[in-house]
Amino acid sequence: MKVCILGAGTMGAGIAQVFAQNGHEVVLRDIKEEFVEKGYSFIEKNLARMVKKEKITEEKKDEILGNIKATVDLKNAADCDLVVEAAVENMKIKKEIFAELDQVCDAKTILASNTSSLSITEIAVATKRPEKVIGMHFFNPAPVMKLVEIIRGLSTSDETFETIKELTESLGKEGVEVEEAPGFVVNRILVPMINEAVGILADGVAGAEDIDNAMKLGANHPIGPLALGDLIGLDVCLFIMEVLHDEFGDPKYRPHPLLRKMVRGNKLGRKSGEGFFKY
Ligand SMILES: CC(=O)CC(=O)SCCNC(=O)CCNC(=O)[C@H](O)C(C)(C)COP(=O)(O)OP(=O)(O)OC[C@H]1O[C@@H](n2cnc3c(N)ncnc32)[C@H](O)[C@@H]1OP(=O)(O)O
Ligand SMILES: NC(=O)C1=CN([C@@H]2O[C@H](COP(=O)(O)OP(=O)(O)OC[C@H]3O[C@@H](n4cnc5c(N)ncnc54)[C@H](O)[C@@H]3O)[C@@H](O)[C@H]2O)C=CC1
Repeated sequence: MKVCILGAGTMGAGIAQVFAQNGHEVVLRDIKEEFVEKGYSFIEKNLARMVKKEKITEEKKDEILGNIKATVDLKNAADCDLVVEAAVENMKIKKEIFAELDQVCDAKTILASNTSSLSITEIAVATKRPEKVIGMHFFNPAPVMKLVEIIRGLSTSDETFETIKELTESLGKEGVEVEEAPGFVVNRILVPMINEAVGILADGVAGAEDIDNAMKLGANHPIGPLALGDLIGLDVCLFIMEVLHDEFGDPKYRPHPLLRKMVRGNKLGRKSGEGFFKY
């Protein structure tokens, strides 16, 4: 299959790696050369670590990298069977991207979004092929996490759904079928938990390390909520809280002012080198 991944950031690079490792031809596209290069070198580093751990050979690494074409030119998406959009979590931008994809791509192309929280139905109406638009929500880090939430919009066809479900399984992932709802399943639980941890920190109940240790040792989480916020990206966490808050209109989803402050100060977590912890 030929797959285009739009956005070479935290998720786009990981998703591109997953497809390339499974033998698919991948076009990795971002809006600037420097972003494309950053995403590609992230994949190179991941694969080099796998070689060091003797999980794959040097030849396999080269073969996987050979499956990836990194580009800024959207025309490379034209003959793809599938596009997975992993650009910023913003409805206006996603609609612009999908409208453009609808013009550029072949009629056969399925257009999927890796959105964390937004309406697939609304994204789909930016195209003339809403039956071929679907949510394919990977989890971070994409090469490691087993789950993909597969989200139907109002007009997503059964054929599109079945194609994506089979593809998900062929990638070694497990797909769960999710009806469209803000934040779907995982993020409606996980991101308010992170927001609550930010509130606990702001209230001075405990320090960042103690909050994280408490949840690791007391709830058996692999990493604490603040480190998880840093892994996801605090800007992404804020976008998701804003969607939950706006869509449900329930004050329990209010983004904590400290979360906003961190994003305003460009302390976004791992991707900016500092969030609640330093990297
Ligand atoms: C916001 C959204 O829309 C949805 C989301 O994604 S929410 C976030 C969901 N993700 C989580 O909850 C992650 C929680 N954290 C974890 O599961 C673990 O901390 C972790 C898997 C990320 C790292 O595991 P760890 O044991 O702490 O560290 P580490 O030993 O370095 O890594 C474990 C494995 O993952 C691999 N790994 C870690 N980070 C990786 C990355 N970014 N890319 C690829 N592989 C990675 C490591 O190479 C290692 O592989 P092996 O076991 O094969 O050697
Ligand atoms: N960070 C996470 O843990 C997860 C994020 N997501 C979702 O995945 C999407 C991407 O998130 P991240 O990778 O974290 O963001 P990021 O900020 O790391 O990367 C986004 C990338 O998209 C690029 N981009 C912006 N407009 C574009 C366009 N028109 N075409 C191509 N690329 C474009 C940006 O230049 C940037 O490199 C968001 O919708 C987010 O909600 C989903 C699962 C987990």
